[in-house]
Amino acid sequence: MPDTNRRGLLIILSSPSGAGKSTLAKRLMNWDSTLRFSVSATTRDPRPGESDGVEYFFKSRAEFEKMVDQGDMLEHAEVFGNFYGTPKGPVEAAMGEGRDTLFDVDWQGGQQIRNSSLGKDVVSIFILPPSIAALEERLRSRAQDSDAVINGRMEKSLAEISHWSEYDYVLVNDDLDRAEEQLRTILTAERSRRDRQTGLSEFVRKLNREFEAR
Ligand SMILES: Nc1nc2c(ncn2[C@@H]2O[C@H](COP(=O)(O)OP(=O)(O)O)[C@@H](O)[C@H]2O)c(=O)[nH]1
Ligand SMILES: Nc1ncnc2c1ncn2[C@@H]1O[C@H](COP(=O)(O)OP(=O)(O)O)[C@@H](O)[C@H]1O
Repeated sequence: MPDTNRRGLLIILSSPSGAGKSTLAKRLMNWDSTLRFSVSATTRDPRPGESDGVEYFFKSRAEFEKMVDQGDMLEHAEVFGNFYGTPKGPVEAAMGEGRDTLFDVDWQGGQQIRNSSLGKDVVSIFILPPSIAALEERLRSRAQDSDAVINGRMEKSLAEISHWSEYDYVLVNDDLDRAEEQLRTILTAERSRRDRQTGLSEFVRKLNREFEAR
């Protein structure tokens, strides 16, 4: 049941390409079906197995620019030579229902969402690879990008990593199960902090009334 009194959290995942954001995001969604995933718009080509509206909304440059001009994007940025952006409508709908939303965005997206009017409800998590060799191995074994694309992403990895300290939490995705467990723990703790401010104040008022009625 949507809870309109509760404020939805915006959970931002960022990392260098290949560190495991998409994999961890999928696992979190399987763990908690109430979580919404913010499907971004992008001008990059779909990878094999990706479908429009699931991983991304695949747009031409003209379509993307139109969305930006119409004010339909919560944030947008150029990453690896393509444009990526977060459509505003679904995020506002989720927030209106008090639902928590997961974002897979780069550091520029993280900064823009943090600085938006929704910033007070942001929980941001930066995911590091256990080593640069492992990062490269993951990008290559994912086998979805050309060597040129992989090399370009590797070259940008240190620049992305340099933003780690802007995030609330930083975790190393070495063992996948452990990283997922850490994410669940963060989400559970942040939800109880949020609920402390909203749902629980009503509960404490009830305890007060009970106390006075003794
Ligand atoms: N600012 C911003 N970055 C995004 C958005 N969607 C995806 N990205 C980032 O764009 C980068 C490239 O994403 P993608 O092409 O899917 O490659 P992958 O990260 O290697 O799977 C990643 O850092 C994503 O987090 C978005 O809506 N806004
Ligand atoms: N902890 C891990 N150990 C080994 N391989 C992993 C781990 N996490 C993710 N991977 C693999 O690394 C590749 C890149 O992960 P992905 O989630 O696509 O990264 P990102 O979304 O950050 O670019 C995928 O093939 C994924 O299965």
